[in-house]
Amino acid sequence: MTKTTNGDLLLKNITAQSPFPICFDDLEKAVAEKMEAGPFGYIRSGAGGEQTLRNNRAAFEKYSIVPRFLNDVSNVDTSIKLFGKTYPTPFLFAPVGMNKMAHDDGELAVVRAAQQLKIPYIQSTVSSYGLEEVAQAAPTATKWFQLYWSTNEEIAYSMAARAESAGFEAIVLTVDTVMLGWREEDVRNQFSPLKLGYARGNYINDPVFMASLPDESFESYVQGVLQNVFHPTLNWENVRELKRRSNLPILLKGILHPEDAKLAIENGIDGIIVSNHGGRQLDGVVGSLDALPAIVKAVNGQIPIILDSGVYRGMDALKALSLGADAVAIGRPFVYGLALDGQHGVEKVMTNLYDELKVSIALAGATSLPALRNITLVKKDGVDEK
Ligand SMILES: Cc1cc2nc3c(=O)[nH]c(=O)nc-3n(C[C@H](O)[C@H](O)[C@H](O)COP(=O)(O)O)c2cc1C
Ligand SMILES: O=C(O)C(=O)c1ccccc1
Repeated sequence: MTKTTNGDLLLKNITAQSPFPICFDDLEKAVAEKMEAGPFGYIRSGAGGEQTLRNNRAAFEKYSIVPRFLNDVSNVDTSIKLFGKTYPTPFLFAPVGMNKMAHDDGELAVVRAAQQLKIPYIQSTVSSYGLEEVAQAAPTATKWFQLYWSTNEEIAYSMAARAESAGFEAIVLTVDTVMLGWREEDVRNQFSPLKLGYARGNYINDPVFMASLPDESFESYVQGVLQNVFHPTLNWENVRELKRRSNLPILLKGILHPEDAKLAIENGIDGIIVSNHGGRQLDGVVGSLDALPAIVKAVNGQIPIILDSGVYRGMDALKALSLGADAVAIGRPFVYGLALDGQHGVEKVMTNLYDELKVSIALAGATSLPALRNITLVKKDGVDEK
């Protein structure tokens, strides 16, 4: 339970010695000025004509709150429970690969921020640092491992087993990236972080992957990653086999259809992440928030639902939680914080999201996340109402 206080949460930003961008657009602008076009474009852009990227934002903007008053909102409980553990905020760090593009400390800075703020951290398969190094950097953080399947399945099993031994507490299998999306900005910039070696961390530390290479040259490593990281054969039998081989909860990331959510449950999956990969995979896809209500209905409380893609302010989180998500994951905002000021920048971005969420829950007239579900939301087009 956090006291909302009588105060002005913004004051710490107004008196801050070195001002930090307060919202997503300001953050993106600041990072655009700091980073080179190639890596910045890689992080910012969406696939194709960026319709999915726009749909994500538009989905949040469609909903409006009809607040309630006179409820005593001096204490707000923002805590959540996932797989038996309680966390003070409903945020997670979405898995984002190749963090060295943004800052030399890469994933190490992010997991330290996660430890500090008690926010679960999901490490990407294609991270710059290896999962063992990340575990060592923040031994008490809650860490989950995001798995990209491998063409050579033994590599996937090896990474999942390494994660389990290093103390990671769940496996997040991403299902929407069996091949890379059509990313025009990267072609414009002639930029491929995979080819530059930014995704090395987990591969060069994997004995099964290394044994599969013809030699230890950089070229062989790059070819090995490209051959393995895209895996169009992925299917439900692979999911069942992963489940059989692992003792950890398994989540599927990238679910958008309620029938896939039902299949996930039938196949023994422990949680799902409703996501369109931040608009980076298939263009022309439904905004993740627009996909949420049907999935919430289909899942009917059987497993936790996390949502990502376009959660750029506390109010976005509030809307997703109100529509039935159990938690939300943050992608680009934390990467921009990392690019601007390492661990401190990540903490600043997440703290602002959290502070905005807290004040918004109270001003909407709720005092807990379950209570948020009873808040009235109307859709701009007036069609849907909750
Ligand atoms: C630069 C970048 C790299 C990403 N790498 C991965 C990844 O390795 N694995 C994965 O499952 N998702 C990856 N994602 C997608 C995020 O996990 C998340 O779904 C997305 O960023 C959420 O949208 P948002 O950026 O609008 O918050 C990446 C996203 C970005 C921006
Ligand atoms: O850039 C991404 O969004 C991503 O998820 C990815 C997938 C495979 C290789 C590199 C990055």
